[in-house]
Amino acid sequence: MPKRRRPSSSHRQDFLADGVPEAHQRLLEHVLANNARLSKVKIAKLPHGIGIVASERVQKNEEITFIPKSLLVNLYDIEFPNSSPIDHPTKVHSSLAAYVASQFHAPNSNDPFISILPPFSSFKSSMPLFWSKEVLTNCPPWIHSFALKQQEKLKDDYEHAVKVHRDARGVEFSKEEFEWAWAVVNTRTIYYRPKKWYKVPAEDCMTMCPFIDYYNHDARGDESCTVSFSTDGLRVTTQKPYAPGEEIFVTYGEYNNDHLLVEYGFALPANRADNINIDHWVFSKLSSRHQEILREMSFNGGYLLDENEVCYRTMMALRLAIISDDDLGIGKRYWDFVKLVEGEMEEDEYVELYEMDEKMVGGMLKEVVEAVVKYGEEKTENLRQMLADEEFLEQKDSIGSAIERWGQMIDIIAKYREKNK
Ligand SMILES: C[S@@+](CC[C@H](N)C(=O)[O-])C[C@H]1O[C@@H](n2cnc3c(N)ncnc32)[C@H](O)[C@@H]1O
Repeated sequence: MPKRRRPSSSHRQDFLADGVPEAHQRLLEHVLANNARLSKVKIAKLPHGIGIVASERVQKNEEITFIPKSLLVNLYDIEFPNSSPIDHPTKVHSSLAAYVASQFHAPNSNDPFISILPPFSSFKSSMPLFWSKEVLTNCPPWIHSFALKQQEKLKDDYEHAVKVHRDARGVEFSKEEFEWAWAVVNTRTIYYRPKKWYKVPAEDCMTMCPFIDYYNHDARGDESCTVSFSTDGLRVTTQKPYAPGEEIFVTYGEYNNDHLLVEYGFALPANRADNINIDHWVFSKLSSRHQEILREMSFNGGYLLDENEVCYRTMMALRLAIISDDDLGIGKRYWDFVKLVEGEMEEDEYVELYEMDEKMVGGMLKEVVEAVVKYGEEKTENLRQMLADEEFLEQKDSIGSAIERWGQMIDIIAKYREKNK
């Protein structure tokens, strides 16, 4: 492919809105000099950070960004000692983080991609995995337990990176640099699986992609731009027209706000994919035997409530919950429940047969919903008190985010109750 001419400096300015720091200009020059195609877009400073806006009118189905393969950083760009990454799938998140962290210590380190990355302080305040124990214990339980899992993964990834990249290959980075880089990789990588990667496990198909990682998320998947990949690189295409100055979003996935908060450190004020995980409260209605049976049936956990309804999994868990431990494994009712799980009985038929039981399930569901609100109000009050306490002054952003999330959850429940009176 012929080399693209280096753009003139006025041309480069076309891709930067006013007020965007100088470091972003260097990144822009770097990608344009390396055959990226940018069309009708600008990097802009927005209330929620850096993002991309339309620089002129954009039509539906237009390619607005193309980043060639040579600019991507993934599995194939990180050296793995003594092995091919495909034959020995390795911890790509850990290795990418080691790669990013080590850039500080690389000779002539002045990587334009690294210089535009957010500072560690912004991840520390926005991502629950870096929040204090006091804040986490007052968060919604799903967020708390997910953040603990992430802390474990980060610890494992750090140990792996030290062994493989620092000790074996002499790559330099400190623990704090690694933690920052791990958060960078977590929030800025894109799923990339061109055809020839068919042997690579899905969780290893992550790529860093300069410029495309400027696009912010919107939950409206049918309106946000599509990001498609090929062996040549990654491409962003519009699905609707844009007016000049309008922010252009992609979608990171159909995620609720809990997921956005733990994985990306933000929640959307109006997220049409939002719902609440109510595992903590449903589990309190289940004996250990119930949970064991639900585990065997792959119905253990993942109980969700949105403003319209509770999910089928929740209904199944509560239907089992009203069968006492003594009746589990015996009697027609238990075996009809099994038939329902296995799809051998229609839900309507089950509901008709066990009308009284269904009333009990409804009552139990009401208790669950009440318990969520009560718990949420108590935790919110604790967080408010922390906010007023000088000791937690430095944590006011994380406390504020936790309060906000409880507020959104309690709102969802209010709407759910209104619709299910
Ligand atoms: C891939 S980066 C997008 C660019 C980023 N805004 C920046 O300043 O470099 C993802 C991060 O952007 C932020 N972000 C993305 N979409 C957002 C949104 N709709 N509202 C608020 N923050 C968002 C979150 O901090 C997220 O971790």
